[in-house]
Amino acid sequence: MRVKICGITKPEQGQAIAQLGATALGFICVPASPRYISAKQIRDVVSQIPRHIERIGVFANTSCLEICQVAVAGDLTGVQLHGDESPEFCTQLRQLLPTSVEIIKALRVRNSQALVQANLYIGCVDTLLLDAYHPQMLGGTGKTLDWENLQQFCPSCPWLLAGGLTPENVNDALNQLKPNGIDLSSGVERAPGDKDLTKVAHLFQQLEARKMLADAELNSKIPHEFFDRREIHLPSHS
Ligand SMILES: O=C(O)c1ccccc1N[C@@H]1O[C@H](COP(=O)(O)O)[C@@H](O)[C@H]1O
Repeated sequence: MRVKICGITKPEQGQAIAQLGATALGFICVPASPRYISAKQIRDVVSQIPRHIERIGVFANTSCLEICQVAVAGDLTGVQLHGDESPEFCTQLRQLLPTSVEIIKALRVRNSQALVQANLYIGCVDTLLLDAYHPQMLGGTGKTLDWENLQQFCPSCPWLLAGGLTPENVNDALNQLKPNGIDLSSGVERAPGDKDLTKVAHLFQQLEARKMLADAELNSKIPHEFFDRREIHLPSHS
């Protein structure tokens, strides 16, 4: 599963979080955010992390040109559109960005209409992301979604779950939903833009324990299923 830790501003924290197990680091390129980071600062973080770690820039309601410039200058592998970008905007951006750069469209879920809207983006973006709606803030709100009401959400493209995830509630979320990845920001912070490495380590412990449990369950099933199959394939004596 993809695990994106978002709102990285410090090279040493980016490096430590990559070592702890993040598959992606997120950088907030929205000037109004307390987690804002410039393309030059993103480069400073990126230079300290292994190349296989994804580097996602988060944008909101800005121009295609601005996104492309930061993507190149920041050496990004993906861009996350967290504002009110239309499917047409995403299509235009797709034509301008290299195909290797992933486009993630974040939907701030206010009601069930937002989930219907998700269909409009299929084919225009690579991945969808669900975040909680907040009347004043675009993201990094720490607000969780109503996971129970999302159980029917099954888009025909990969999707990431965001919104108020923490080391304490991540198991609960993943017991109810099966996203292709998760995205955490304020739930693993001391203050906006200042990640708490103890909380990040706790998150990966939770995910590791979860994986071990799933593997153990799988292993306990194999002998039984294997035995069943052998029985089915026994030659007939008639
Ligand atoms: O984090 C921000 O400041 C931010 C600003 C503008 C757009 C998006 C932003 N963050 C994104 O919000 C979600 C969820 O954050 P949280 O875990 O609830 O704190 C995440 O995808 C961030 O990339």
